[in-house]
Order: sequence, then C-alpha cells, then structure tokens
Amino acid sequence: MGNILVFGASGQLGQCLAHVARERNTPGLQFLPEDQANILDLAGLRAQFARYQPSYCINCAAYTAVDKAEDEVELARKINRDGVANLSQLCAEYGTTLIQISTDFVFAGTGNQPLVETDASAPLSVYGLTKLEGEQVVPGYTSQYFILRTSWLYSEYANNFVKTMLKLGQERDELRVIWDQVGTPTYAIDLAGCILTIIETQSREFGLYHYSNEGVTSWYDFATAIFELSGTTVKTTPIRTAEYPTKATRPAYSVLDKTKVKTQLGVVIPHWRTSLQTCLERLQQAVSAA
Ligand SMILES: NC(=O)C1=CN([C@@H]2O[C@H](COP(=O)(O)OP(=O)(O)OC[C@H]3O[C@@H](n4cnc5c(N)ncnc54)[C@H](OP(=O)(O)O)[C@@H]3O)[C@@H](O)[C@H]2O)C=CC1
Ligand SMILES: Cc1cn([C@H]2C[C@H](O)[C@@H](COP(=O)(O)OP(=O)(O)O[C@H]3O[C@@H](C)C(=O)[C@@H](O)[C@H]3O)O2)c(=O)[nH]c1=O
Ligand SMILES: [Mg+2]
Repeated sequence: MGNILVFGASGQLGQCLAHVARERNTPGLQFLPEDQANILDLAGLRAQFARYQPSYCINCAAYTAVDKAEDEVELARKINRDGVANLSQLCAEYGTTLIQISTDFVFAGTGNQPLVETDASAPLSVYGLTKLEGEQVVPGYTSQYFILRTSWLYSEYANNFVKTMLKLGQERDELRVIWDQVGTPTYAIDLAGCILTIIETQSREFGLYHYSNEGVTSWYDFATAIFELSGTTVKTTPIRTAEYPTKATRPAYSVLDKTKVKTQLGVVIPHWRTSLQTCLERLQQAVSAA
C-alpha cells in the first residue's frame, strides 16, 4: 500500500486514524502534526512528499472553530482552501490520492430530505464557505481524490460535543440545548474506519461522498442520549436556535444521504446511537483505568 501521509495528525480525526490503524495493523501511516507539516508551507510539504513518496495523503488539518471563523475569515480561508490547494498540487505532482474531509455546513439546511452529493451547496457560515472553497480547488489539480463530507464528529479524542456535554453535565444543574437543528452525529472512529477501508480496498471510485452515522437526531436529543447512556442525571431543556445566539449561523437540517458511499465503496455504517454507546464505554474505561 506504500506510505500514507496524515496531515493535522494531532486533531480529533487524526488521533482516531491512529487508533483504528493500530487496531487493524494498517501499515505505512505517517502521522504529521502541524509542527512537522504546516499545510500552508508548500516547500515544507514538498519535502515530506519527496521523503515519503506517498500513495495516499489524508488531510485531517482544518480550521474548525465555527464561531471564531466569522472574525478570522482570512485565516480560515488560508487553512481550509489554500492548504487544501497546496496538498492537491503535491498529490498531482507525486501521483498521490488525496482524501479530503468536508462538512455538512456547506449546505444551507433549509430542506427536510437527506442531502445527496449533487444537492446545491449554500453555506451559511465562514467555516462552511471556506470548507466548500477547499472542496472546489481540488479538481483543478487532480482527479485522483476522495472528498468525504461528514457531520457532527465526536470521539474520545480532542474536543467535541459529547465531551462538552459530559463536562457540563457534571458542572451544572440544568442544560439548555437546541432542538431545531437536525442532523446526524458521526463517531470519528467510524469515519477513520471508512477512510482506511477506501485505502485497503484501493478503490478507484474517486469523487465526492457523504459519510455520517445512520439515523437522524437533534442536538437536544443527542444530549439526552449522552446523559441517558452515561448515567448522568441533569435537567436538559430543549430550546430553539434563536434562544442560543451564536456568531455563526448553522444549518437547521443537514442530514446526509449515504447511499453513494454504501453502494460504491461498500462501507457498512453503524447507527449513531450504537456508536455513541461504544464511545461512552471507551470514555468510561479510560476514567476507570486512570
Ligand atoms: N469536528 C466536527 O464536528 C467536524 C469536522 N469536520 C471536518 O473533519 C476534519 C477533521 O476535523 P477534527 O479532527 O474534528 O478537527 P480538529 O480541529 O480536532 O483538528 C484539526 C487539526 O488541524 C490542525 N491544523 C490547523 N491548521 C493547520 C495547518 N496550517 N497545518 C497543519 N495542521 C493544522 C489543528 O491544529 P491546532 O488545533 O493546533 O490548530 C488540529 O490539530 C476537518 O476537515 C473538519 O473540517 C467535518 C464535519 C464535522
Ligand atoms: C454547548 C452547547 C451547544 N449547543 C448547541 C450549539 C450548536 O448548535 C450545537 C453543537 O455545538 P458545537 O459547538 O459542538 O457545534 P459546532 O462546533 O458548530 O459543530 C460543528 O462543527 C463543525 C466543525 C462541523 O463541521 C459541523 O458538522 C458541526 O459538528 O449545540 C446548545 O444548544 N447548548 C449547549 O450547551
Ligand atoms: Mg494551530
């Protein structure tokens, strides 16, 4: 399979890839954190490509602070668009397949039907817009790519909604959580598994794919499930988006249709509740072991 370069290795998905690669004994992965490989530094990246001659490049690096991006447009665009352009250019030069990760936030989310890859994008936020720009630069350099749009990532690694809820559940008597944003949580470990499956099967079905866990929920129902399955007692009140003001506007409905990834790449996707249970068990084991 050759070398597989992972950029943004110390982020959530990067750490999940390391976890799954260990479990599966996948050879060849080279994990490059930001201090060894800044995706804005084309010369530095070229040195890594020259050294490893990679068959695959997995880009887990991104600017992911959704609200902060509204005030840091240029930095978000540099990382989410120009960084992707740099990697795409080098993938073209080295015959490397690019695996790029994108987001449900490329959609406006005004509909009520699961979104397919060909549905019109119309981002509501700087984060969503710059991620869409990142998708759009890739085909200008190479046709050898997989772009996986995913949603609501969580895991036992880095910061995410599940870990935030568990922490706030301990600290507070009551939590107020939005019920009128509907989507699907995705266990980043499952997404990492999908990425490694694409590589292991050496799929040539290049293109744009949607990947999340199965099922549909709201942030409120997700929070409720986190508390129920972890045995946390905390009063959880459903609120509307308007009652929780944030800098960035988020889509009201961003459920992704996974038909394409399932039929063309043959991946099997767990339901979000099953994967949530797995994650909570692993978090619990980590607490007990500590
Ligand atoms: N988290 C989510 O809910 C979702 C994420 N996604 C997408 O999935 C992918 C992975 O997200 P996730 O792992 O959760 O995000 P994280 O924010 O956990 O990880 C991103 C990593 O990229 C690093 N990074 C930032 N700038 C650069 C740079 N110039 N060069 C190299 N590395 C850099 C960050 O470092 P530092 O922290 O030091 O800045 C961080 O370690 C991203 O493309 C994201 O847009 C899609 C849908 C949902
Ligand atoms: C902490 C908290 C959040 N919320 C809401 C705010 C928001 O609408 C939702 C989730 O909060 P977060 O801050 O985790 O949301 P956010 O960081 O916007 O999550 C997004 O991140 C980017 C990177 C993506 O690509 C998206 O798919 C999505 O996962 O829950 C509450 O209603 N109550 C609360 O107490
Ligand atoms: Mg940084």
